[in-house]
Amino acid sequence: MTMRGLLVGRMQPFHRGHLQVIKSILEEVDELIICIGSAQLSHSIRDPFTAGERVMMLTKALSENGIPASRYYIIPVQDIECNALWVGHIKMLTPPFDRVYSGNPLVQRLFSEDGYEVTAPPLFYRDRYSGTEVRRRMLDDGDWRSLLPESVVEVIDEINGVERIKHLAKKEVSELGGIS
Ligand SMILES: Nc1ncnc2c1ncn2[C@@H]1O[C@H](COP(=O)(O)OP(=O)(O)OP(=O)(O)O)[C@@H](O)[C@H]1O
Ligand SMILES: NC(=O)c1ccc[n+]([C@@H]2O[C@H](COP(=O)(O)O)[C@@H](O)[C@H]2O)c1
Repeated sequence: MTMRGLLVGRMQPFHRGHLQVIKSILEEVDELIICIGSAQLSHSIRDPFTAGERVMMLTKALSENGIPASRYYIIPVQDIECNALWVGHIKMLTPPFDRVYSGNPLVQRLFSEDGYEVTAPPLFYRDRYSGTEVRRRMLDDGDWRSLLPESVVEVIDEINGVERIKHLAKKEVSELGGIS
């Protein structure tokens, strides 16, 4: 029987920690469903990239790292208002799965209450490899590139991602020239 796992994350953006965790989960399961969470969000400092841009990042990074497309599914999932219905919402959009991998307590709780086996995967170099740290370095002209697979850097350059996040972080300038 095919053993399938599920990993959910906003992937804003997809970084080397995500890549490592995907490689290690694929040693345990035959196929991995990767849900891109909060798919409706983009163009904010916490969630700068669209679901489509995040699909590009994952597709290119997994291909660059020799992970065959037959081993995974990439599925964008929008948030819904009711946490109690969210597992059903995920199940509606994904192939059937046996196990869930997440470090997020709410995600862990909702799936375990629905009867799923939930594992918190180990975090790799969490001080560096987190979306929050990547976005912070983008805003501060720091070295964000070394935190990402090369193909993700290319996608961010193609879409002018750093310019976008810096523009979004600017304070609005009023008609009188003052900063509000
Ligand atoms: N450094 C890491 N090593 C291993 N797994 C990670 C790492 N960072 C994130 N993950 C895994 O990816 C899942 C989804 O992560 P998410 O997209 O929220 O990334 P994040 O880096 O925590 O983002 P943010 O800082 O923007 O909240 C987490 O629940 C965790 O299991
Ligand atoms: N009610 C809901 O829509 C609901 C509930 C739990 C998690 N989620 C989503 O799952 C994802 C979890 O990923 P993170 O671990 O990256 O926070 C997020 O996109 C979060 O918004 C959504």
